Amino acid sequence: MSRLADRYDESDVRVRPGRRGSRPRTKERPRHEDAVIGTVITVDRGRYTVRVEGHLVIAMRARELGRKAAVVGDDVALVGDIRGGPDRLARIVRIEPRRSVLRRTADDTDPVERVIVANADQLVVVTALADPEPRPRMIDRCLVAAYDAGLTPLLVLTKADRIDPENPPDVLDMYRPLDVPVVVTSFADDDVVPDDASDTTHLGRHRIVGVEEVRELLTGRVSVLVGHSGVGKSTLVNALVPDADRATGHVNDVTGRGRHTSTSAIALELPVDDEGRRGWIVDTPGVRSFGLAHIDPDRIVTHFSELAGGLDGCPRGCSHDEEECGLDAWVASGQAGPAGPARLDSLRRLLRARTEPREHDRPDA
Ligand SMILES: Nc1nc2c(ncn2[C@@H]2O[C@H](COP(=O)(O)OP(=O)(O)OP(=O)(O)O)[C@@H](O)[C@H]2O)c(=O)[nH]1
Ligand SMILES: [Zn+2]
Repeated sequence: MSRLADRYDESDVRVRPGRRGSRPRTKERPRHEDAVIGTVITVDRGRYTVRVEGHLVIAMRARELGRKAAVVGDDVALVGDIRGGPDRLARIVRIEPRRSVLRRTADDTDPVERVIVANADQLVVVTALADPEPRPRMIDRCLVAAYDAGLTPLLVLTKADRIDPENPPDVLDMYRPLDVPVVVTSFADDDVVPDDASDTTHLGRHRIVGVEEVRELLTGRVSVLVGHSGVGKSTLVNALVPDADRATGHVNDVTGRGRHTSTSAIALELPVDDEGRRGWIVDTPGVRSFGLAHIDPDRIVTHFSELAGGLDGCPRGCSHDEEECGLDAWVASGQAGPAGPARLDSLRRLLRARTEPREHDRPDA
């Protein structure tokens, strides 16, 4: 399990006093043997909030990092003042090897595909079943990004109470052949909180059916939550982490930079459960799409274990979406089992998501 999930030993976000003197404050040794390891919780205007042994430290990059930048979820080595607080700055001298990276797509404002979260285990795609309508292509893109990054996908379908019974969405059927775990959530019948989007003080007081199922799947993991505006992601985050606002508020106290308004991802710890199990969610405001340009189709196929055996019949460099593709014969021979044809269709739909235009997935489109 990642450091984020197993290292932190206090659920309360606070600056622990008396750090001074707990570590020799001698001049740095060349290789920073005295560095301490922490985990990046959020990034705001070049300032990194890093959790070190249960307290928060503000850090900046040391010159020797060169062009390398740490991201949320990174384990980093810190030197300097690690006591935390607005005027106390540590320096990041090293980024530890990453176990996974999730990339955001380049867009008009930023032409570079950037890593947004490191070391996550799971990608939680939050989509409303109604209001707004589900966007299957956006879900497909998320799944491809998850598979490529080595993250386990989880689909959370919200607002089941808003489904038009005359016209139910077909997303549930679409994802069944993919074996992606799905949790359906809704407001409880007895949820009495006025549903007024402008009144954010009520966020998190909603009773959401299915939230405990989601929590169970988040336990012991670092999960990145993505979803378009209005799908209910904040409502879900507030139900899972009742003091989410407080946690981001603490980050601001520590950075001394006012409200957390940056578009950076932020890692929030789930309340420790009865069995002492931990988990983290990484909320990603403003993340609309993922970098799929460099994805190797074979990497996606490896997530379809019953199809992977057919790769031997493919021509070199097969796109797996062409006439010569060996997967068709493999499936036709029955070696992929009875679900083979549906699985191959789903695989191809995902592979096409890499190259299809994304206009309709954009929130402003
Ligand atoms: N009926 C119903 N409404 C929901 C449910 N979940 C969230 N909502 C409502 O949907 C609206 C949008 O929810 P938010 O949590 O703000 O959505 P978001 O995805 O965080 O969107 P942004 O804040 O724009 O990023 C709010 O009015 C919520 O109260 C649900 O399960 N059922
Ligand atoms: Zn092929």
